[in-house]
Amino acid sequence: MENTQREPVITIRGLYKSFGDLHVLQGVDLDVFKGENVVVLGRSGTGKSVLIKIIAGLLTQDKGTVNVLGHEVSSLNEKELRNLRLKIGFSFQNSALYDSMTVRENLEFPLVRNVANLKRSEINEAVESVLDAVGLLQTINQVPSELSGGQRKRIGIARTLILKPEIMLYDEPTAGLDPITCLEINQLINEVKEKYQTSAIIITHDLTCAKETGDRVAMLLDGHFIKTGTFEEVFDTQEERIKSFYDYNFIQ
Ligand SMILES: Nc1ncnc2c1ncn2[C@@H]1O[C@H](COP(=O)(O)OP(=O)(O)OP(=O)(O)O)[C@@H](O)[C@H]1O
Repeated sequence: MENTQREPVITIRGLYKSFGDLHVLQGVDLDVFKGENVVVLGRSGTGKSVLIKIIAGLLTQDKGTVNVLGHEVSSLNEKELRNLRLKIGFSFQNSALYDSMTVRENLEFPLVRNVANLKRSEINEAVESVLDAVGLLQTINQVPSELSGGQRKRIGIARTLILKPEIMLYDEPTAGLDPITCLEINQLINEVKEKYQTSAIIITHDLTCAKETGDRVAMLLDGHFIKTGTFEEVFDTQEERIKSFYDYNFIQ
């Protein structure tokens, strides 16, 4: 199906963001359609995290429009923004788990905080269901310090899934993990898409992750996307900056 016929979930046009003299985003355009994983690639400091923070309403742009699930993010009031954020699962680089809480308590936390009047049995069922989805039911009574980096990453993803988000934002999902664990996380990202029918932006400089998880890949450079397409379309190029990114980043 042509993109023009598909339902957009994120539409970004002419996005600019600077911090003082540092011009980070300089005319970013991006579409994410329902049910697709879009990988945002770019070197360190190119503004990938800034971009997804603007999408989630954690930062405000200087110029341009960001429409998420039919809402112009910068024009939402606090309550509307909170409601929109419930539909966005933000998987942070550091997994952002509470060290003093068990896995069960970490997963219950967003649920109890955001959904009123849940019965204990419903909470248990929701926690067990997302843990099962990430393959870690056996860790339910452990604390984060007892888990490996890959397991913590999975629990972080489970914690975002518990609110059944429509959009997932993955910030460097494979950073700091060994190659086998990276492959498992890539697989999990694809499983999440199938099972929870999510659309996603995945920011990474891991090209294996981009190849495995991205329906489309968008290359961020000098403040805007210089090329967007399938992994093969983006890297089948003579453009020197894209070729050198590939040569320095492709591991296998
Ligand atoms: N709140 C802020 N205040 C000032 N500067 C910021 C702020 N947030 C980000 N920046 C700067 O904007 C630039 C882009 O940051 P960003 O975190 O988006 O990079 P990135 O592409 O995600 O890099 P990495 O791959 O290293 O995470 C960096 O130079 C960063 O220092």
